[in-house]
Formats: sequence, C-alpha cells, structure tokens
Amino acid sequence: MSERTGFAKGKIHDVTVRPLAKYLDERGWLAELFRSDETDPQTMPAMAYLSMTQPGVARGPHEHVDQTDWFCFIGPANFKVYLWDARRDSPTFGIRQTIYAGVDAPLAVIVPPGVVHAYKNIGTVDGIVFNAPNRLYAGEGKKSPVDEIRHEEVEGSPFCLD
Ligand SMILES: Cc1cn([C@H]2C[C@H](O)[C@@H](COP(=O)(O)OP(=O)(O)O[C@H]3O[C@@H](C)C(=O)[C@@H](O)[C@H]3O)O2)c(=O)[nH]c1=O
Repeated sequence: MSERTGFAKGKIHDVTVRPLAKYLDERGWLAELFRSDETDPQTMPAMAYLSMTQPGVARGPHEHVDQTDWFCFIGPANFKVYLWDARRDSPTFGIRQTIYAGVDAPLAVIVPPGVVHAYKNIGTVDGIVFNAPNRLYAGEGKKSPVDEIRHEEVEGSPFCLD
C-alpha cells in the first residue's frame, strides 16, 4: 500500500486494454476503434466524442456510476492513464494502475463504472482522445443528470496525479 494514495500498484480487474492496429499505406494509416462483433453488448458504445488535451494537461479524475468509457489513444501525443479501483466488491479494490498510450503505443482502454480514471498528455503536441461510452451524455435528449463524479477539485483526494 502506498501511504500517499492508500492504493497499491497492480492490475485492475475488468479493465480491458487492447492494442489498436494501424494499417499503414502510402496515404497514411487507418485504425479500427471498436466492432460490435468483438464487444460485449453491455459495453456497446451509445455515442462517441473526441477531445483534444494540451501538452502537460490532465482530464479527470472522474468516475461513473453506470457508464463504461471506451477510450482510444492513437496520437499525435502520448498519454499517461491513471486508474484506481474504488469498487468495494471488486477483487482488485484498492489497486491503482497506470498505462502509457498514444502515438507510440496505440491502445483502447475500456474502463468500467466505479473505476476512477484520469489521463494526462505527457507529450509535446496536442493529443486527441476518442471516447465511445455505452451511455448517452446526460441521457436521451440531454434531459437527465450527467453520470459523472468529478474528483479533481476534492481536497485530500486519494486520486492523485503526478
Ligand atoms: C463528456 C461530454 C461533454 N460534453 C460537453 C460538456 C462541457 O461543455 C464540455 C466539456 O465536458 P467535460 O468538462 O465533462 O469534459 P471532460 O472533463 O473531458 O470529461 C471527460 O473526462 C474524462 C476523463 C472522462 O472520464 C470522460 O468520461 C468525461 O468525464 O463538453 C458534451 O456535450 N458531451 C459529452 O459527452
């Protein structure tokens, strides 16, 4: 156990990390991000969005009650991805995991509800992250509360980025 965070390093149960193959040719490259024939229907994306994060900047830590996030880190920057298992009923409750992903290691990282997550652009150029969550942001017609617990402003939070 780390005294600083209370979380021990390890691998979190039910977090899926998949290499994204880039098919390269004379025009550039193409990469598949998800396929319904390779996806558990429960985590099948309901929507998708892109975000850009500037060098040295982080998004999160956030947590969802019901939503699974399907992040794809493809570039042009690299990211450090931080995960903390805060699910009391998980076999890896109290474990934290870090993953490096992006232009040098294109990965999909699929994060289930209750796993607190954040990512930081550790490169020198703007970084794009694709996310295809299995729930609609703010529900049908954007009429429901957003399923998101934000930890970034919480004083004394155990979910610390370095
Ligand atoms: C996530 C999202 C945001 N928005 C809007 C709300 C706001 O005006 C703007 C920026 O949103 P946020 O501040 O929530 O963006 P951000 O802080 O990047 O939120 C994301 O962070 C990562 C770490 C996650 O875990 C994601 O699930 C999501 O919570 O975009 C949408 O319209 N649709 C969406 O699906």
